[in-house]
Amino acid sequence: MGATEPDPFAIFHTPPPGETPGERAMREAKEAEEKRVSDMIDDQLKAEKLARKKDKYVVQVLLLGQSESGKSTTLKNFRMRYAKAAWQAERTSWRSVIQLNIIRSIITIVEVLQAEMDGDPIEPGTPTMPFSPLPPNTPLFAPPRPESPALGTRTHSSSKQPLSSLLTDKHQLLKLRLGPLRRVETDLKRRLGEGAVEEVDGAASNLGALSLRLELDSSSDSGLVPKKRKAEWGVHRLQDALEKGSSARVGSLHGHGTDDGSGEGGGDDVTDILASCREDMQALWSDEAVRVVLKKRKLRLEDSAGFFLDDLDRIAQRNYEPSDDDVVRARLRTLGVQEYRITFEPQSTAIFAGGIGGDAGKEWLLYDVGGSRTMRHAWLPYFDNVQAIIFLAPVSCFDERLTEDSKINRLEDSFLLWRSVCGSKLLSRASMILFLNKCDLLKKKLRSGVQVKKYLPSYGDRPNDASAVLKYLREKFKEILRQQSPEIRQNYFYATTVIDTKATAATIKAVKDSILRDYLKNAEIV
Ligand SMILES: Nc1nc2c(ncn2[C@@H]2O[C@H](COP(=O)(O)OP(=O)(O)OP(=O)(O)O)[C@@H](O)[C@H]2O)c(=O)[nH]1
Ligand SMILES: [Mg+2]
Repeated sequence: MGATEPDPFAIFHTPPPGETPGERAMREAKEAEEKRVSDMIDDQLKAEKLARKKDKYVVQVLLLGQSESGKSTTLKNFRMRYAKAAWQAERTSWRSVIQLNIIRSIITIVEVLQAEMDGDPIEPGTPTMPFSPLPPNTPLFAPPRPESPALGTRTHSSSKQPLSSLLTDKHQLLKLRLGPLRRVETDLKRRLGEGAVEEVDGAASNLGALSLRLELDSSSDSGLVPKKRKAEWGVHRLQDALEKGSSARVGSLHGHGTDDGSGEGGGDDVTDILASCREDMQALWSDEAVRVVLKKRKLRLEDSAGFFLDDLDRIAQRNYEPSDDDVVRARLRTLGVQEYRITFEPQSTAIFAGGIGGDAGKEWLLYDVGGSRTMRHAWLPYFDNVQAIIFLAPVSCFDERLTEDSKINRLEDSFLLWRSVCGSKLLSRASMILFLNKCDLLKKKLRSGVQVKKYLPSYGDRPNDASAVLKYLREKFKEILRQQSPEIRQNYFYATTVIDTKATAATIKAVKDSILRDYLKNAEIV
């Protein structure tokens, strides 16, 4: 770790403008706690760093980007293609996460209906605050627009008209019948680990944001959490956590359950309950009045992380087995830093490795990190000796706020983060690979009439279509790279939709080949 390098992420801790004394006290208390945790793990990080003595033939790649940018999804694409055995072994275990994603969506709908029936006012969103300052000469953003929601979040509505008259006994009944899902949710979250929490910040309630601290093995854990708490969790590997979740039994709900994990059709209690609720869930999701209420409250579940309600017929079944695509779309928030090892087949690296030995570039370590603001300080120790950064910047989010800090525009955050990463001395020789991600959602949003220039005044009168927006953003990111790079380094830009595994396969292969080529070129120089 470059102990002498100033923290490039310090900018994320500058006090927001117009902070009240109360807000300041809360922020300082939060920061003090974070520092305490950070100090506690510092020794552990150093020990880990020594332990994972760098093998000069191991290619290290870091996935960076804000939360929900698609880092873990990109990693899944890598593993699906290049670590097939481990991927297949793990696939079934994702069932519990997908089930929890579904349950969260249903509970959210039920809560919204209840609020509508009770005549609750629509949450007013966060107060209008100026964005955190962008560096000079980058006047990209308009002031935040209160009506711009993060996907899948509740925000303002111009209409205050209650729609409760649309909601009838049928909805009350559905709500009652779906009641058991709450218990299932609690149980699943408990079994998946103490870290399975939703992140909510004011109006930015992230509906699909399940959070689980994944410790793949003791040597890869960055240790954001005090050791004594880790013992409480008892979760040491992703596989363990997922398996615990998928054998979840909800004992008190059904008298017929046994403890051996086998239920009707080879399922478990969670699977049974979900299957028995299938028709009610479908009735709820397809109900016209429900759609009207969701629209009124600007809740775009179908664009949110971990959305599976259109697949209930297939998924809420006793014999459900997740497909590759299901696993890729499943949402499980990453906390800390996860390490994945991929060993490439000799033939896939040999064409490049001719000059310096057949094994060069065969072993890769991919690091997936938690992207929320509070987790970024854990990244720095992993910057050392990194061959390439794959940076995920979601391009559909120009009108959205961060979940963890609803004052901050997501695209602005991506630019700031990219700037910090590009300017890091430790990464000065790393290849920079940028994924302009979530192109599908960008196209959808633009088709629905959202105007980019309202959020980015500097966009001007360019066409409001995806290719023009991508070209514009690509230039902005390139410009930052040029300004911030201490030395000229390799860089590659891709427009991606990483949940589209077919399209992403070609990108992943191109990325793999270019990382390897650059790595071997550097190795020859050394
Ligand atoms: N529609 C769409 N959804 C995407 C795309 N990329 C990722 N997602 C979804 O967005 C959600 C968040 O993706 P993740 O890969 O978990 O995000 P992350 O960057 O790892 O987030 P953290 O772990 O919180 O840092 C998941 O439900 C993905 O399926 C995309 O290109 N299009
Ligand atoms: Mg992740």
